[in-house]
Amino acid sequence: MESTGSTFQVYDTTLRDGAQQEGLSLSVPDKLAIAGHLDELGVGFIEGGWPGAIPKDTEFFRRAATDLNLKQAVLTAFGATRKAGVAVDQDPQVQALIDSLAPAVTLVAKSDIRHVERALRTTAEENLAMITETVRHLRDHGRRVFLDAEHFFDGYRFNPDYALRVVRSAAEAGAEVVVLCDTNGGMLPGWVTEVVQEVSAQTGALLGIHAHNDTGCAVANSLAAVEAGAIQVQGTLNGYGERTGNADLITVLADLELKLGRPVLPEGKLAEITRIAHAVNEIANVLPYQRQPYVGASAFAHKAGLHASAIKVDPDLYQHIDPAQVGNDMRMLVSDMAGRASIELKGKELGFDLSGDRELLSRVTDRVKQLEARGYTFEAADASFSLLLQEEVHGAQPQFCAVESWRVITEFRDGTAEAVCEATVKLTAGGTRSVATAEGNGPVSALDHALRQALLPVYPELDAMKLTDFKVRILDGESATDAITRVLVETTGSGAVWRTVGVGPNVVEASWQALLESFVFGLQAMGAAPRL
Ligand SMILES: CC(=O)SCCNC(=O)CCNC(=O)[C@H](O)C(C)(C)COP(=O)(O)OP(=O)(O)OC[C@H]1O[C@@H](n2cnc3c(N)ncnc32)[C@H](O)[C@@H]1OP(=O)(O)O
Ligand SMILES: CC(=O)C(=O)O
Repeated sequence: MESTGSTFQVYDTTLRDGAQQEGLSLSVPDKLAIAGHLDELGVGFIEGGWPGAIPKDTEFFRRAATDLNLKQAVLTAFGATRKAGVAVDQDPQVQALIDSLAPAVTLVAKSDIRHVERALRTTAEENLAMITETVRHLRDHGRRVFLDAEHFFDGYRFNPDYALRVVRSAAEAGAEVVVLCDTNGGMLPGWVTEVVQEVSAQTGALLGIHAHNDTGCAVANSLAAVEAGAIQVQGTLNGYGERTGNADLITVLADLELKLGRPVLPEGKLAEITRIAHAVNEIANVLPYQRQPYVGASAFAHKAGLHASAIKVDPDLYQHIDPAQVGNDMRMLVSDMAGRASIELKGKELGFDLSGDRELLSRVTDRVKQLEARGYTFEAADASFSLLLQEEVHGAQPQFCAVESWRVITEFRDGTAEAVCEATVKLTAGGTRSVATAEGNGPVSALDHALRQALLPVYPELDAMKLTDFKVRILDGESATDAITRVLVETTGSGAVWRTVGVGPNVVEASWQALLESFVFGLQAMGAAPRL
C-alpha cells in the first residue's frame, strides 16, 4: 500500500538490494518482469536499481519509462548523496537520479559517525550538508525522497546524538520517510524496538525499517520496528540480498496481514503471494526454498502420523493458518512416520477413497513402513505410492506389458574415450513379443531407449513422456560397493511431472524398477488402455 503522510508503506528492494545476492544476476528484461509481478502483488514502491552507477540499472529506468505500465507501485531510483566537496548540481550521480525520471528517489547516507570519518573520509558537518543539499535538490526537481540511513542502529548505539542529527537533517530538508537500516544485520528485535521508539520520540520524523538477516532476525526486526511505529517496511521477495539476505517481504507481509491484523496489500492479493514468489524464483533462476514460511512447498506438508490423524478431524489443529490464504496447499507426506490417517489423506489427494477401511489402511501403513525400512522413500515418489495403493486396493498394478527379461552391457571400444551401454529388453505387449536393443550413454538411458522402442508401437502416448531427472543415493555408505542403492526418477509428460523410486543392491536393478514404474504410471495418467 503506497501513500503519503503516515499511511503504511510497503517498499520492495528486490531489484536493487536483492540483486546484491551472491550468484544472482538479473538482466533488464528480468527486472522488468519482476517489477510487473511486484506491481501485481500491490507493493507501494519498487526500487529499481542505482542509475548512473550500474549501466544495466540506467537502462532499466530508460526502458521502464516506456515498457513498464505500473498500475499501483511508484518506481523508485536508489543512489548516494552528493560526494563530499562537490556541489550538488555538479554531481553526475545525483543528476543521473533525476535523469532516470523515477518519481521517487531513495538516498543512501551515512548515519554512523565512524563511517563518516573512516569510509567517507569527511567531517560530521559536511556529511549533514551532503544530506540536506541532496534531499532539497531532488525535492526542487519534484521528486519524492526517502533517506536510507545506513548503519543506523550501530551508529545510534555508538553516538546517538549524531545519528539523531542525520534523521533531523533529512526530515527537515524534505525527506518523506527516514529509513533506519540495519546494514550489517546484527540487531535483535528488542534493540530495534527500543531504538525506533526513541528516535521517533526524539525527532518526530516518519521512520522506516530496512533489515538484513545476519542474526536470522530480519523479519522479526522488521515487525518489531513496525510495532514500534515505523510506517515503511523495506524487504525483498524471497529474502534475496547481500550475505544472508534481506527481510523476506513475503513473510513480513503475511505476518502483518494475518498475525497483526494490518491489511497492507490490496484486498485479495495475499492469496497471490505463493504464485508470485515462485514466478520470481523462476525469473531470477533461484531454486525455491522448500521451507520458506507461508509459500514454501513444505510450508503446509505434514509427515508425522499423529499430525495427520488430527488434521483429518480439523486441519486447523496442526496448521497456523489456512494455506489458501496465501495461495498455498496442504500436502500429506507418506513415510515410515505415517499412520492410518496419513495414508487415508494421501489416498484422497491421489484420488482414492480409503475412508472407513481400517484393515486396508493398516495393511498399507505396515507395507509402507517395511518398504521404507528397506530404503524406499515414498514422500519423494508419489507415483510409486499411487501404484502401491492400486496393488492393495485392486489386487494388482495396471499391466501394460509382461516383461520376460532385460540386460545391459557396458562396452569400452578401442580408440574411443567413452564407454557405451547397450540394453536389450524382451517383453510382450498388445499380444506381440518384442526384443528391443538400444544404446545409451549410461545403463539407464540404454534401458529407457530399449523399453521405449519395445512399447512405442503399442502405446504411442510414450512419445510425450521424457525422463527429466535421475538421482542415486547410497543408503549404507559403510558397506561401500555392497551398499543398498536408492534411485529416484522424475518423468515429465503432457504438462505433468511424476516421481518413482526403486531400491536394490544393484544400481541398475533399482533404476529399472523406478523406470518401469514411471512408464506404467505415465501411461495410466495419459489414459492409455493396458493391453498385454
Ligand atoms: C549498504 C548498501 O548496500 S548501499 C548500496 C551499495 N551498492 C553498490 O555499491 C552497488 C553499486 N556501486 C557501484 O557501482 C560503485 O561502488 C559506485 C559507482 C557507487 C562507486 O564506485 P567508485 O567511485 O569506483 O568507488 P568505490 O566503489 O570504491 O566506492 C568508494 C567511493 O564511494 C564514496 N561513497 C561511499 N559511500 C558513500 C555515500 N553514502 N555517499 C556518497 N559517497 C559515498 C566514497 O567516499 C568513495 O569515494 P572517493 O573514491 O571519491 O573517496
Ligand atoms: C541501504 C542498504 O541497503 C543498507 O543499509 O543495508
